[in-house]
Amino acid sequence: MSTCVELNQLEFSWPGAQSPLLSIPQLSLARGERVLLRGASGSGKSTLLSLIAGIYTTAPGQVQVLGHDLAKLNQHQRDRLRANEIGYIFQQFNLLPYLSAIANVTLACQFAPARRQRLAGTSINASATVLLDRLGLSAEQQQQPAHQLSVGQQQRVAAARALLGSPALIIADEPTSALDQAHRDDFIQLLFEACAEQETTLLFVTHDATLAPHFPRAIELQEINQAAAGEHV
Ligand SMILES: Nc1ncnc2c1ncn2[C@@H]1O[C@H](COP(=O)(O)OP(=O)(O)OP(=O)(O)O)[C@@H](O)[C@H]1O
Repeated sequence: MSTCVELNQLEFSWPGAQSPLLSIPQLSLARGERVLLRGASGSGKSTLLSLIAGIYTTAPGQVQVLGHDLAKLNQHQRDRLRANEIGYIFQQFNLLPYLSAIANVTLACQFAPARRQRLAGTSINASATVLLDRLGLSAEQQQQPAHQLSVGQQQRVAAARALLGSPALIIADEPTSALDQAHRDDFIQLLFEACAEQETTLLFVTHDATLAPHFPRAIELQEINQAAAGEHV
């Protein structure tokens, strides 16, 4: 099975901090894997996601995404890799409130030529409609401005935006924190199905330990992060 994300000897400290926040000897995520990463509030989950997405770079240590060593790419190459290969579902969704649901979704492909290419001749709009249908938004809801949608509907729009154009990796940062249990389980199921159809790797981050049984693989950040135990790589 090929590798989607590989971390080696990763170490990260915020400027001015007394000790590293993250010190991870090794972690790899295979293509198509569904992985839950759990950790307490403030343990460094979002920081780790930003390192994997190439928003921050790390030294020493190595973060590879689809075989690319992020530290060896320049800013433009990292931005392009992120746009083409990483779909990010943010905790607060980050939708543009006055744009329609469908316009929020199609925006994802405007600056991502590889994602557009993977739509294989289908228009961006038609592909976004298929995904939103699949995620349970009615035709009417798809045309509504994002701010008029319920939290659960906005969450589905954010998921469709991340999935459109089949990026290799979906990073989901606490995407179910605003949902009740029934909607939460439903949402995770939909996300799994969409990822399986596209052979997408899913890295799903939460502080909620009760979600672990849903996932084939669950990782506790404090077990892979030696900085949490006061050790260094
Ligand atoms: N831009 C920043 N500059 C300095 N320190 C930061 C910055 N962002 C986060 N931190 C610190 O890094 C630590 C980890 O933060 P992070 O957001 O990665 O944790 P988290 O596990 O995602 O938390 P939560 O579950 O509450 O979202 C915290 O102590 C935080 O104060």
